[in-house]
Amino acid sequence: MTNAVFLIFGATGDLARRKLFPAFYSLYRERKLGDKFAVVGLARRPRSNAEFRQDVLDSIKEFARYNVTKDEQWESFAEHFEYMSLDINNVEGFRELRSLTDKLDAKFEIGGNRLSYLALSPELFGSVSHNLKAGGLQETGGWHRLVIEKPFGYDLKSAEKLNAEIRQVFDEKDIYRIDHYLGKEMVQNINVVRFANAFFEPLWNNKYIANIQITLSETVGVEERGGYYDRSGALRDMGQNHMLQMLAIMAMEPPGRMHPESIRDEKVKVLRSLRGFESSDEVRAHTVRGQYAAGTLKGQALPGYREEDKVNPHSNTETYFAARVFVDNFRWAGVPFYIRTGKRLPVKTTEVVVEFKNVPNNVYLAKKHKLEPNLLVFRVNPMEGIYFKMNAKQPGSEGTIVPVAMDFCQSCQVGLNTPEAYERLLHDAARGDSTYFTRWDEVALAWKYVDQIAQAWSERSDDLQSYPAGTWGPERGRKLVEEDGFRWWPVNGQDEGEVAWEFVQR
Ligand SMILES: NC(=O)C1=CN([C@@H]2O[C@H](COP(=O)(O)OP(=O)(O)OC[C@H]3O[C@@H](n4cnc5c(N)ncnc54)[C@H](OP(=O)(O)O)[C@@H]3O)[C@@H](O)[C@H]2O)C=CC1
Ligand SMILES: O=C1O[C@H](COP(=O)(O)O)[C@@H](O)[C@H](O)[C@H]1O
Repeated sequence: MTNAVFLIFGATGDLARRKLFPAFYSLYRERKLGDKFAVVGLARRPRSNAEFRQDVLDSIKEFARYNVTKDEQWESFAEHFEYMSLDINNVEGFRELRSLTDKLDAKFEIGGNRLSYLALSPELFGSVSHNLKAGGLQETGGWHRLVIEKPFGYDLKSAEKLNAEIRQVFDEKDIYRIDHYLGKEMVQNINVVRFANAFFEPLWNNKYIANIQITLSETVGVEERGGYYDRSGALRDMGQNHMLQMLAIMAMEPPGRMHPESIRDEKVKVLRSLRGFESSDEVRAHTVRGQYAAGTLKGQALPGYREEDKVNPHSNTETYFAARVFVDNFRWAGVPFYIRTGKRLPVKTTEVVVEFKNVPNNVYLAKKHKLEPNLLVFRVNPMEGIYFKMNAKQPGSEGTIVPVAMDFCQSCQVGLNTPEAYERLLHDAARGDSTYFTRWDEVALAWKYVDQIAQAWSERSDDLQSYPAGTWGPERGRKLVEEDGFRWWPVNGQDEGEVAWEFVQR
């Protein structure tokens, strides 16, 4: 049931404009919202309802999957949207909000359900929860859910404090912590591929898998978020959440059933099994950090990180990080998981590569064939799909062995208009399905792991390496994998070196 008054705190901000309003519109167009809903936009700056609806229309025109025109359908959608100017620190405003929501509840026959979406800076999360209660907004009958954006804290200590504040008002079951990577189609597909196919699960362990590589590369710099990013860095911005979540999904045991708590329990077990570090030197041996300098990307000259707006010109914040991670359990003992992410890298892509151990090469040894390892690749973004790389005879040759790809390209299917991550997550929260949201124990364990790295890095910064914008990060990122006798496999058809994979390029 999606009947609810949606309270969008931060309705004049970037996230609301780029992601949330377009998501509402797509859900409406696909009849997933029904008609018993209202959206109240909340922020300090003044806006009439008409101005707010115009903002919503503009954002949909710019960012939504569906085209919109000012027609009857738009009018019936727009009448569900109202705006109220509110300062989060002013409890009086919340009392007025209670009256407004009661009125909308009666108008659209909602039945008391409330979903508060905090598209705000995290410092304000505690005040909103407190004032929702103080303003009487938690006493309307129906359910009351809280959707919170990342970052969930800056480290374990601040995350605990934040959690304690919101838990004074909301039960854990009603808190939906967003990690938008969990809303991505292909991330959700990893479990299906693993648990709904006979041929992967038997091989999914240290007997057959040599290593797993997770790459989240971006071409963008910090854009207008320099103030936030300079305090955060790649480790906290992407590592603590998206990367460890993807690792957990790749490594988890099959859940008893596809129930939110069963899935989260399995992810928690993985996060609990992450091998910690004995010393700062050990952290440095298993991690790499870098910061982009001026460079060129697709022919465009780009400034270095320290020249970006709102960034400290002497900043030591990392814009790239890579790590060798071990999951110390029976299934994964000895298998390295290599994770890397960075801004101003040559391509925008999210991919997971599973490299299998080679078969014994006695059969083809005499012919001096070097067998390439089998790879299973999940393409999350921008292309969506899966491909499997295997060895086969080159047609017409005298038994020459070449790697070939079996390629399932989901995003190439004509007419497929896959929902955006925020759309799916908003719909899930409204339906009360928390499967693809992070539970507190997952968040806490991820911080515990990341804090060890951050602590070691804070002691000195001589290992922070610079890399030109438009390259694959610092040299040591490559070495991290080569030290173990492996290499980063090309992502999105792009390689770091001279080897190009024509057969995976479309
Ligand atoms: N933008 C993005 O792509 C992403 C953002 N996020 C997260 O989402 C959250 C929001 O980000 P973003 O939209 O970019 O931030 P913005 O700075 O663009 O927006 C912040 C919003 O908060 C409102 N606000 C600030 N202070 C108050 C206050 N005291 N009372 C009421 N409203 C207030 C602002 O409106 P006003 O000034 O009118 O009060 C504005 O609407 C952050 O936690 C961010 O980390 C996460 C992933 C991606
Ligand atoms: O959470 C974040 O994610 C984006 C990248 O998201 P994607 O869906 O475009 O891959 C990143 O740019 C941002 O820094 C980070 O906060």
